[in-house]
Amino acid sequence: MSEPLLRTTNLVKHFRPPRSARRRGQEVIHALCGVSIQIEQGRTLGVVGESGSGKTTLLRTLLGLERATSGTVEYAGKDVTTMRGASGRMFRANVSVVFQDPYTSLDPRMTVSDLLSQPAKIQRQRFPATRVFDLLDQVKLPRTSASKFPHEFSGGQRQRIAIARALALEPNLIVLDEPVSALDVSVQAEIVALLRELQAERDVSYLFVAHDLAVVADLSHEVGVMYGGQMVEHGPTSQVLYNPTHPYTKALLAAVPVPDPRIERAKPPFLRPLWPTEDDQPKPCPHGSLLKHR
Ligand SMILES: Nc1ncnc2c1ncn2[C@@H]1O[C@H](COP(=O)(O)OP(=O)(O)OP(=O)(O)O)[C@@H](O)[C@H]1O
Repeated sequence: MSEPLLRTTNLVKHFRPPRSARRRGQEVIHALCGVSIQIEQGRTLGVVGESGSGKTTLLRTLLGLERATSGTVEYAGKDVTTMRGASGRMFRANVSVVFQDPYTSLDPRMTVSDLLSQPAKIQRQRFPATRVFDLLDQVKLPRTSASKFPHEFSGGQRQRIAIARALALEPNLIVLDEPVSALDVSVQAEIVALLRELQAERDVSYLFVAHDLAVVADLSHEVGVMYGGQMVEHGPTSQVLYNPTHPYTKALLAAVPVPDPRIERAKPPFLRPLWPTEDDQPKPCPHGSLLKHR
């Protein structure tokens, strides 16, 4: 089998808790407890989980914005865990990110043209002026957008600008951190459709993180479900949706209005214990801060 584009192996991230929590005896926050994922070229892995389950920490750690406590990140078969050296540079040039909030992720003082050429400047790569128009065409924004500022666009249009910027260096992988959560439902569908089209045209891979299982499932070939810093379920999207094995996944599905009779609707978590048997409980990270608070 060919090498996956991205692979994390047993990624662990611990944080030091705030002083008030340390006084109560909590010595460490187990934000990631041995998370292993892999993404193939041209495929989408969706990661879902409730707030605090570790999704953002997973992204930040694999992007090198947080230093992993242990575990590895490999890109195209090369260890990029520390982001140093030629492998780290290759990773940064080939992976881009789209953040959740299109209102804060684009510098309001820059024109669209400047925003789209910024990644090439940072990476000291050539960026012909016509490339701005190519990028605007790809995300279906008019070419007249080039000289405008972010405040002149709607939320959905701003997210198109953010996607155009993410495409600027022709990355192999785009990390999407809740890219549609701040948008209206109809606009969400348009952005998801655009992402799907771009993937079909460009064979780009996505790591798509969100708390909304329905949105993630729509775009993802595989889905991972995070809970308490662990990937408690992982598999092809149809398997996770139609044959969930973990009680937490069932609880997530119960909260999603999916009009499909094949999905067995689990009772909401407040009507029954989330972890019915000992075997269902997360093992390697039993003292994860979140589990304590439930
Ligand atoms: N810099 C930090 N310092 C201390 N604790 C942190 C830090 N970043 C995250 N945490 C903790 O790690 C755990 C996982 O947080 P994380 O932000 O990754 O979850 P999430 O699933 O992305 O949540 P959300 O959907 O709300 O963004 C939480 O308990 C959080 O409080």
